[in-house]
Amino acid sequence: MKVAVSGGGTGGHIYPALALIKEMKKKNPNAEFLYIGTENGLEKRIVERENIPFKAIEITGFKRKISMDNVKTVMRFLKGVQTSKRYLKEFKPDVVIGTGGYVCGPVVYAAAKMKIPSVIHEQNSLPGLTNKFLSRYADKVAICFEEARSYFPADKAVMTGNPRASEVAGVNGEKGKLSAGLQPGRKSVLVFGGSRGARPINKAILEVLPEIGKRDYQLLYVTGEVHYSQVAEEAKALGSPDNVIIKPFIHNMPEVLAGTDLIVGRAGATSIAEITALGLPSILIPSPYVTANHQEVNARSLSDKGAAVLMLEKDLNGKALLREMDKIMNEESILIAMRTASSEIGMPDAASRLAELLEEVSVKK
Ligand SMILES: CC(=O)N[C@H]1[C@@H](OP(=O)(O)OP(=O)(O)OC[C@H]2O[C@@H](n3ccc(=O)[nH]c3=O)[C@H](O)[C@@H]2O)O[C@H](CO)[C@@H](O)[C@@H]1O
Repeated sequence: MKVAVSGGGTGGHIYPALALIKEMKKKNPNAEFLYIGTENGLEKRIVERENIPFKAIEITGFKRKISMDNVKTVMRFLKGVQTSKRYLKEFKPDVVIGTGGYVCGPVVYAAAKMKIPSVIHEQNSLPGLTNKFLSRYADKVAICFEEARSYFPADKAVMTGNPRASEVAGVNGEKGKLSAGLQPGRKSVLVFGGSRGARPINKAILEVLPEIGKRDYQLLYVTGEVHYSQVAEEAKALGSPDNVIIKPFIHNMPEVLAGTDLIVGRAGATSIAEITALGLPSILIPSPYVTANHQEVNARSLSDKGAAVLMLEKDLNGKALLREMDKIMNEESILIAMRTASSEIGMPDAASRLAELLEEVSVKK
């Protein structure tokens, strides 16, 4: 089986693609993969670390306002379709999957035009522009939230969940703790603002850093690559406490998540799939800067069921965040209730569901 995969821009689109590849390789060690992404998204670096063949196309996203940039984007799209066709003609995949981000626009469109079976994977509760457009051409649309179903043709939407959920399920957390420099056997909170970090969350933590130093629990504070040096400097000036470890990015997130008792973060869909697959409690601060405020809808699907505490960015400050963290970390009954609610939402078998859908689609056409 040969599979061409495309998805990029941010980790939330890339890690599900990698988790799917891992699952398919496990089932069929002879399967071959080609990843098509952009040179400048996070995908190039992350995918190449995994030794998966990678080819790049040049593409940018649409601006919602009318502008000359959109004319350039259309030109790049058409050029991207031509380049994708060339890559697909050389690689001859049995099926193509797009996992979101604007890079998969030309790739999946080219596949459809070449009559190669194709699937798109929508991680979010509210779909992005690219996937809405592609759903007209792809054979199936894999979804992770029931809320997303109504945005796609009824005969194409299939609930699979997010394959990244399968990658974290059942992983050894103590190893993750040690790898991040955390003490084994001590409760820990992991703070991270999605794959790129979030300035408002970083700011809130810095506001209460010395206070956190007085807590029994420990904190792994992941700032995002671009924010790291600034945060590290400010933390140093505050006298960074011993129970706080600051990192720019975590590359072995499944292990680190598995060793965590509470997550504080954005409400990106892939993070949510991981958190619920592990049955972890969370405090979610949705990014208000995303299409149609989809992170808040993602977050509410957890907070409505008692699996997460929802904190809007407008209400975020260090004191309020620390109060919520303390409430959950200091009260075992709250931790247990949130864990149970979270694991009820999790879909740890998502990777095999999506892999099966790809096999079905590739055979049918
Ligand atoms: C600003 C923006 O457009 N965000 C979108 C993007 O978010 P973003 O890329 O931040 O997505 P998610 O939070 O869903 O996923 C982040 C992924 O990166 C991993 N990770 C994160 C930090 C780290 O240090 N190491 C690491 O490996 C996480 O474990 C997870 O697998 O894609 C998501 C999935 O479509 C959307 O829901 C988000 O709204």
